Amino acid sequence: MKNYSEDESRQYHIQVAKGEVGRYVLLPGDPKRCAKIAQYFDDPVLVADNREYVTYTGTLDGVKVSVTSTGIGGPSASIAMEELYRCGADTFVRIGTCGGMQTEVKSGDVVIATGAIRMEGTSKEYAPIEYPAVADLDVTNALVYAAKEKGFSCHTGVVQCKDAFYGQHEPEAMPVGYELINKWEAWKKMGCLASEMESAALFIVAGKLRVRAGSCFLVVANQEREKLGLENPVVHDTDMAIQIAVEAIRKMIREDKEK
Ligand SMILES: O=P(O)(O)O[C@H]1O[C@H](CO)[C@@H](O)[C@H]1O
Ligand SMILES: O=c1cc[nH]c(=O)[nH]1
Repeated sequence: MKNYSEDESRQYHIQVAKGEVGRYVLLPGDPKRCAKIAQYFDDPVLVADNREYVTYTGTLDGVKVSVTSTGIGGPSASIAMEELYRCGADTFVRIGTCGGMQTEVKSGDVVIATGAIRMEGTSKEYAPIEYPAVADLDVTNALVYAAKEKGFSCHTGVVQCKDAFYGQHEPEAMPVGYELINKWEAWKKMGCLASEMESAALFIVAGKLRVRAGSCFLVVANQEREKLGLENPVVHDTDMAIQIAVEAIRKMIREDKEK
């Protein structure tokens, strides 16, 4: 494909050149989370800052690692992954936020995704809907191991992805609320843990590129607990999820060296 970037050595959207990122990349949605995550690297350097895409590269245990923000939703997340892959990345860990769906998934908890419901548009432009959005086993096992190592309890299971944040939070206000509400109830009955916006697209794009991707999230709040009048504070501190993801990368670095 023709590169639309003014500087053709750089990817059009992320403005990163080949070799400027490590094979291991952390993927927060929020660009402002990047500097926080890069603090865990040795010698972090700001590589690029374009649109919603901020990238830092540093090292962990002497190995090059990076963090790039994806922005909100499947379209921008898929672009980040495609362009990072072209720069040399092949292992991705999303560090996101989510809303709890089961009553035991509370504000401040961490969720690790084993798979994602594809109620978004981007992944449908990659693979037929019958194809499941599944997290990579190496990445998921590393995340679960890291949470245990750190002594942080976490929930592991399926998350739901959608394109409309307000369709999740105010479905009754939408003309298609009848569909949103009925599907939400079905996802809950199936045991879906939480709702967020990027993992389905990332898992499907990773499948197409044959690379590894997994996700972990801070639970910001839980609208189901709110409905039942249960305690439901809003929590913003993503540090626990960041620590888990960084430790997971260290584990994969060790394992990959042994391969
Ligand atoms: O905090 P991030 O990583 O952006 O993740 C979640 O927050 C955003 C919505 O508020 C969506 O991107 C959703 O997936
Ligand atoms: O409820 C929430 C919280 C974060 N992100 C979402 O997509 N939904």
